[in-house]
Amino acid sequence: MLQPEPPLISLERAGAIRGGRWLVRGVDLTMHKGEIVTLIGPNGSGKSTTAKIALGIIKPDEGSAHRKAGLRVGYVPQKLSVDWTLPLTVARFMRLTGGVSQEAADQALKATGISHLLASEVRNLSGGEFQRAMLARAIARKPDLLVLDEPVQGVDYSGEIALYNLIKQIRDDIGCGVLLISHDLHVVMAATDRVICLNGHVCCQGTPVAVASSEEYRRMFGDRVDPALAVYEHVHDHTHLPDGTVRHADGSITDSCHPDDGHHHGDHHHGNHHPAPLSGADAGDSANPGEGAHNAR
Ligand SMILES: Nc1ncnc2c1ncn2[C@@H]1O[C@H](COP(=O)(O)OP(=O)(O)OP(=O)(O)O)[C@@H](O)[C@H]1O
Repeated sequence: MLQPEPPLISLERAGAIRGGRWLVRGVDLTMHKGEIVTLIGPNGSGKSTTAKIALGIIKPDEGSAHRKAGLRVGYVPQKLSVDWTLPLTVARFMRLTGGVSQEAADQALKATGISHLLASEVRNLSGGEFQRAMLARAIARKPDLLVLDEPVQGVDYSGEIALYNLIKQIRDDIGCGVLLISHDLHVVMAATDRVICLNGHVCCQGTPVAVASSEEYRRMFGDRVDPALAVYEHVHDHTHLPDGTVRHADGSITDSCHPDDGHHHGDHHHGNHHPAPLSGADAGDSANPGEGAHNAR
């Protein structure tokens, strides 16, 4: 009998604490081959920390994090510590950390559409070209899991769509899982199977809906609606108050929204997966989780 494939990564109630402060807490995240998961949340909400826990760069201080044995990872961090004043061609950049054959590098550059930039200086690349070079370097290792921390930073709207299409194409070609981090709280890559909204914990999670099916966003995007983009509509059952406390659906107020505080029903994701209209009382929370109702603490 065929055994089911083990997940690529599996976090259970994972959390990390530094200097007495929980950077992120109670995160459950399981990813399989071919799946695309997008982490969203305001600045400082623990997206990068969660990705680092998943990658094994940060050891969880509570809960657990497991990776499939022999997992090959392609990681594109949010920031690179490279001295960009030094000359560095794309060709050299591809082979900086070793372990990548010339053939694999050439293939990756071709797949990302930047073969013609082989001799260019990395510091002279445009935002979109640079992100492609980062992607090329990550996929040259034929990863099982691609972790992309803000892959569309410094890229304009059409470049963003092109990059999302490219990431989907890479997933289709290699069959890898993709963990994507975005600070855009609403508009996500349409091919995303699951969106997880963090705010120091998993605030809500679910699937994105096509931009075209959301009146609100159609009005906002007008002609610019592209099938590569989708909308994630937040449904939170608790509110972060300005003083850092949390008001729960039952009206009670506690210091945190950690799952063990007894105010969450069922599993601790305390959001449902159904899209909600962006109107009424929910709209403030949904429209800008970075403020008021959804303050990062
Ligand atoms: N090693 C560390 N020691 C102490 N605090 C840290 C450490 N790493 C991250 N933090 C803090 O943890 C919080 C979460 O950081 P993280 O980078 O995970 O957030 P993020 O959601 O990815 O943010 P952004 O969108 O701004 O990149 C932040 O307040 C950050 O300052």
